Amino acid sequence: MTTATDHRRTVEEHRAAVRALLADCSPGTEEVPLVDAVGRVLAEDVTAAVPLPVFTNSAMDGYAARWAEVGAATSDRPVRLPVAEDVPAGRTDVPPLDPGTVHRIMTGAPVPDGADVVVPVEDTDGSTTTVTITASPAAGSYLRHSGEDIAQGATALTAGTVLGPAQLGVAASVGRARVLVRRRPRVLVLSTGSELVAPGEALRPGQIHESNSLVLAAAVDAAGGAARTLHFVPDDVDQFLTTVRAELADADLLITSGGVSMGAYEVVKDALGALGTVEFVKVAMQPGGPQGSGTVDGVPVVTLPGNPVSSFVSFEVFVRPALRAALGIPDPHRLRTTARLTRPLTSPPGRRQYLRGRFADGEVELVGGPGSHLLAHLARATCLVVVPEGVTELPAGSPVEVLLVEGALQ
Ligand SMILES: Nc1nc2c(c(=O)[nH]1)N[C@H]1C(S)=C(S)[C@@H](COP(=O)(O)OP(=O)(O)OC[C@H]3O[C@@H](n4cnc5c(N)ncnc54)[C@H](O)[C@@H]3O)O[C@H]1N2
Ligand code: MOO
Repeated sequence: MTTATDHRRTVEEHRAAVRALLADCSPGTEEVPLVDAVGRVLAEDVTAAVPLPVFTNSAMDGYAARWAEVGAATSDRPVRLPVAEDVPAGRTDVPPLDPGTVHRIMTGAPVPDGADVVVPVEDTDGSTTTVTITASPAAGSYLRHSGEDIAQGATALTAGTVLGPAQLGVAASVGRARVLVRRRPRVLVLSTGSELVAPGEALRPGQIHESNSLVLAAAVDAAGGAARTLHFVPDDVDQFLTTVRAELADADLLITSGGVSMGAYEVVKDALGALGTVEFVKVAMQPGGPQGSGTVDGVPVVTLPGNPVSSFVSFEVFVRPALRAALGIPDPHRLRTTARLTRPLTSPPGRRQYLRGRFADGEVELVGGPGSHLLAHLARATCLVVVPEGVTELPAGSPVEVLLVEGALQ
């Protein structure tokens, strides 16, 4: 019989084990249209075929001028100059600016050779024939210079970049219609438990709605994987193994939830433990004590505890960074910072505790208690509050490390 005083793996030891296990679970690369690339991980460096801005252009609607001719303009001593050309954005044949003239120009239009300032239309009478300029900005104002954002031939995006909105914008701006990305690891999410019924189904006494597979599948997809879920109501260990093996044929990773603690009906532990290729351990953390990792038929498997908050936190701490590292993301971890506690807390000795909190303005307010069944409280959190193993109490105002998981929870 194991007891609470048994040796426990540290969080770092188990994190390293899961990371090593998942190191090769990324199944290669594929080329996708940019419109389908959101959230994907780049598998190539994207070189800027054109500079950004592509050409020197105007930052304002106004008049392209020579500063030597307009720089002294005031309302008392306005400058009047003929408007030689009209340059809307998209004009491709902009003639140079002759001395003693201006071009009316729109935001984003090419600045003519010879111009070194743009006078905003607000500082003029807006004429299209002879403009009266009543103020001038500083020399060089409102010019957006070619290549000031990125030089032609430079690396615009590096392999390992996650393509969010801004990165997709960069790829599009340098002219890429398609990009090479990492294939998404196919992750089979398997929840077990005889008490679980699908959401939407009526509950009989003793039953609850199955939620972990939804949580984990969403977390897998957000981390860069492609999840497929399966809820298995175990009859016996052999049937469980047969089902798992059949489903593993097209999976790069198996994540299970539930069935790993000390009870009499722990189907995951009983079935996978008997194979000899999956190790079940206790980790010095709360929630998320009972963990397991190994392989089934050569496919990596990570077993997460069934309590809903435990399963989410375990995914965050162990699986997400390993999955993202396997995808080639240079820093696979969440952003973290230090915040002051708004109220005191206690923590069990010898366990790293991951409490739920809301972070704002350098402070963190705890959300709910430490119970690993408090899923609704988790859903209100924006961060995980990390209390080190050796700390059993902290007064209000203490600095604590927080992991900013907001994107995963909102
Ligand atoms: N004697 C001991 N009992 C327990 C220990 C222990 O060390 N000794 N550890 C506790 C801890 S910590 C955790 S965490 C759980 C882990 O148990 P399992 O992984 O075996 O999970 P289950 O028993 O199957 O379920 C736990 C709990 O979570 C609910 N659950 C499970 N799966 C889902 C799901 N897919 N959707 C929604 N809810 C789910 C389940 O109904 C239980 O309430 O063990 C403790 N016990
Ligand atoms: O670790 Mo259990 O995962 O505390 O609820």
